[in-house]
Amino acid sequence: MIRSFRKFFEFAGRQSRNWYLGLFYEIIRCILEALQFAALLVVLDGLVRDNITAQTALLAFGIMLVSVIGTIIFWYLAHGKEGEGSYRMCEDKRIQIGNRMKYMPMGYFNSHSLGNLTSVSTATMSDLESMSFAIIVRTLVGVIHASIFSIAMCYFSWKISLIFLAGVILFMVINTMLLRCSKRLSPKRLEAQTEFMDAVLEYIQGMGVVRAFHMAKQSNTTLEKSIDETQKKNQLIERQRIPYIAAEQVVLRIASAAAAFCSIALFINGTLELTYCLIILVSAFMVYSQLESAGEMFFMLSMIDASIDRVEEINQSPQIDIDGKEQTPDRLDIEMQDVSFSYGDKKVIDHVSLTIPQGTTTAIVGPSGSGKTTLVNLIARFWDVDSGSVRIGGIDVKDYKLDSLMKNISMVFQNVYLFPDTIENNIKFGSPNATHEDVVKAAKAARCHDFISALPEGYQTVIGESGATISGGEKQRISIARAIMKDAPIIILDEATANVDPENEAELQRAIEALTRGKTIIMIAHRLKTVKNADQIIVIDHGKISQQGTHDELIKQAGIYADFVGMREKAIGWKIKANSLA
Ligand SMILES: Nc1ncnc2c1ncn2[C@@H]1O[C@H](COP(=O)(O)OP(=O)(O)OP(=O)(O)O)[C@@H](O)[C@H]1O
Repeated sequence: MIRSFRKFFEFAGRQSRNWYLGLFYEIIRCILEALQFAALLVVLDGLVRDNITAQTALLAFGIMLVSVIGTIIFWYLAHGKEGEGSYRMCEDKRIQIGNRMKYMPMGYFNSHSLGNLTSVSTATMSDLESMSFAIIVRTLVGVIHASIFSIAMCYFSWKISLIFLAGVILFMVINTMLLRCSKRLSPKRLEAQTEFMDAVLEYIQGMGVVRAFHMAKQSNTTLEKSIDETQKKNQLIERQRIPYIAAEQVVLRIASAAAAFCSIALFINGTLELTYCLIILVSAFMVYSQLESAGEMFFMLSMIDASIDRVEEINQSPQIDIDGKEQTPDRLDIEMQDVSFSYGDKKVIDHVSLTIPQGTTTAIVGPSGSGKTTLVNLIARFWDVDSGSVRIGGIDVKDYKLDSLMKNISMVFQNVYLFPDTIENNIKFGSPNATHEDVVKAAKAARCHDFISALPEGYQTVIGESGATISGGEKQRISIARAIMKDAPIIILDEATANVDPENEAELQRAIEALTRGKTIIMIAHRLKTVKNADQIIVIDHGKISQQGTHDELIKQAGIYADFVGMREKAIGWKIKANSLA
């Protein structure tokens, strides 16, 4: 238990100050509450000795008043500090997790479920936010309160004091057993929470496919199974803890009854004054009041413990930006030397070497799954190479600070993600200091100004989740405007013309031209025209460079490139035919 408390205060970091203060106020509150017994003692003593006066009554009333007002004030102060400590701690931790995620290697997201990250930063943090302090303080206060009371009983009778202390000790023994049991179960409960979160995310993300294939019933089953699993684990935990809690209650009640009985016996045999006997009788069932209410919470300590482990696991995850420095190379030529890379055991890039001189256009072509996206992602250090090196301006990408590397690179993906924020904020995402005029200029260059202006809220239109309220081609152009705004010297482009209608395609091409003018371009290319005009073409097959050169050089060789050109020309032929038919 002490280990859990220490762990918790360490986890709270700079907020632990608020918590220590809150705990201090709670202890004062308990002492002030105990003053009610002093008032009772004064009254009972007066009654027993039959000399109760207005002065005695006034004294008892005064003590009671101080006790009640003091209790309320310190309750208020303690809760203020609890709230401040909890919410600020979780704010700090959430920011820490967010910052940590920015610098995690992408492999982390491959090996850890999205549900885990989501449930840690939402459900787990909410649990910590809402109950951690209450549980820690209540349990500590419960133990301190009962111990102080038990020891204070020495004033009346050491034998009674020993009975009360025995109750506290027995309670703690049962509680240690309960903690041991819940320590086994808490991680399981959190696991169930993660699985549930995964199932919900999967359910929402796959909704379109589910509907398209009339599989609503079948897809429901995964979610329902997960809900059922969570419910079962929660029930199991409840079932396991109830006997312990019942045993705790029994122990405390027996100790209280024993103390009451013993005080009567001591009074009868003349070793305890009547006043003391009465005060023990009155207080026998109040000594453990705080401990009893804390009893239910002790069990939750292991939940907090397990929740802290989960948050710390993310906060201890490897960081990609450990040795990087701010770098400003004179030139920005890109070089890959003998690069190999695997996703787990699966080798995807196999001893690739290439050079991309500054200011040139390189088209990367190859069959689906050959490793094109992975190759360009290695340049932007989304992943670290297993062997070999990637250099920009002669400096290994690992020697750049991540921010300093990404300052030089803009990426336009096929699957565009727009934040659920205004269009303006989405465009200036990488350049927060840009003015509205800068945003409009970039939007005009990316050919999206007209459709943005036609929206009722214009640039202030808030994009629906994942950009759902605008078309795919429009999303693409907004992402190009974002890249134009960033104005990085290297552009990595996953050419996304395949699934865009012809009208949008022409606009998109103009946007891409505006973005790439005068830059170093690495393009996963699908359009024959772009590929033909590239300064060099790299053909990737099974993670290796199978061909490399200009269009004129490669077209003469038999191989993937000639097949690619043949296929594209045929596709254009089909288009012309279709047009002429129309
Ligand atoms: N995050 C990942 N984790 C594990 N394997 C991956 C991951 N991303 C890609 N792969 C695998 O690596 C291989 C190369 O994928 P990559 O996306 O680089 O190919 P590609 O040539 O760009 O394909 P496409 O043209 O279809 O987009 C594929 O077999 C793919 O399944």
